Amino acid sequence: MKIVLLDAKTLANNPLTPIELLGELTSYPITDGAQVVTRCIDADIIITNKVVINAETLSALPKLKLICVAATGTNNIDLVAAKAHGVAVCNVAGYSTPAVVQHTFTLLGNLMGNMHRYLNDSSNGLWQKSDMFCRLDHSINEIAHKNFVIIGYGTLGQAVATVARAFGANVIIAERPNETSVRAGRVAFLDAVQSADIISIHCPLNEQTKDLFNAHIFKQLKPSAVLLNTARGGIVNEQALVDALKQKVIAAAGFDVLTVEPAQNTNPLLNYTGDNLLLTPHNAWAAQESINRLIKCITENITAFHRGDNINRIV
Ligand SMILES: NC(=O)C1=CN([C@@H]2O[C@H](COP(=O)(O)OP(=O)(O)OC[C@H]3O[C@@H](n4cnc5c(N)ncnc54)[C@H](O)[C@@H]3O)[C@@H](O)[C@H]2O)C=CC1
Ligand SMILES: O=C(O)C(=O)CO
Repeated sequence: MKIVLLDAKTLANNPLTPIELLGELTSYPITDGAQVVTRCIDADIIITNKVVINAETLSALPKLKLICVAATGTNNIDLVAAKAHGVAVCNVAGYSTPAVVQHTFTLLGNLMGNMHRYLNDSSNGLWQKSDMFCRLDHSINEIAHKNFVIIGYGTLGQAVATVARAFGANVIIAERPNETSVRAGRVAFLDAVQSADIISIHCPLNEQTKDLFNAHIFKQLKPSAVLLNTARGGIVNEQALVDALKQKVIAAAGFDVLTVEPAQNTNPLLNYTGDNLLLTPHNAWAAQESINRLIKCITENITAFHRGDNINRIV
């Protein structure tokens, strides 16, 4: 069984021994789109974290049987084309939940407490200039009693909701946008976001969620709203977000993801200089514990596929 790992660097140089034991593993640190076909021409299995596998690539790889995505999100794979070519696709579900929850609340805690502004002020020597014991230059707000809206109530959405409830927030689960019927326990998308003090996005990027948060939706939000996106770039229109942050249409945002990654110099969020945006480089998932679980789960997925079992199968 020939296995090609296209972006081993995303596994942070961790030992791949369990995967090596499964077959003949060829591992590349990084692969660009133009190299995929040459590198995978003999592969039975491709492992990719973020390398794009599109329809054209799939039609050039007749031997390919399985794409094992080394991540939860599968938006880098043309799933329709994979199905048409009879190529199975699996992902890794739930491996990074504790890390993403921790990251989400780290972003949120910083924004609600204006921690980043206070840290900056302390570094710049403002505390020594104070005539009282503390500094109160920036507002500090609690998560407790805030309307905390979850977009995408799967593994991460549910785990974030649990912690939000522990903080005393009023958790509201948004129904999918454009749904005419609202499931029990959920609130229609527009009603949910209009009532939100905090919105945390945990849905996949797909045709329904692309540009879900756009200029029109930003206008519906409270001016005090805080938007968190640890899911995928592309769910939020980046120019619309910058306009909303600049014009104080919303209060603040904490993002771990961009529409194009790695980040490009032209990205509107990178060029935004306001301090009501916190941006991390898509590493919410990347705790060492997550990486250990990721490698274990990739191994289990491939073993199961070999046995004919469908675990974590998307296609
Ligand atoms: N920043 C990071 O490091 C990480 C980001 N992610 C992202 O988070 C996403 C969610 O991960 P999980 O919760 O583990 O996945 P999941 O599959 O357990 O949950 C996704 C949820 O979104 C819902 N959903 C699907 N389409 C929707 C739509 N149009 N509108 C609203 N909800 C919709 C699904 O029904 C499901 O409940 C992944 O797809 C991935 O893009 C995941 C792990 C790490
Ligand atoms: O698991 C995911 O979907 C991530 O974005 C991290 O690679």
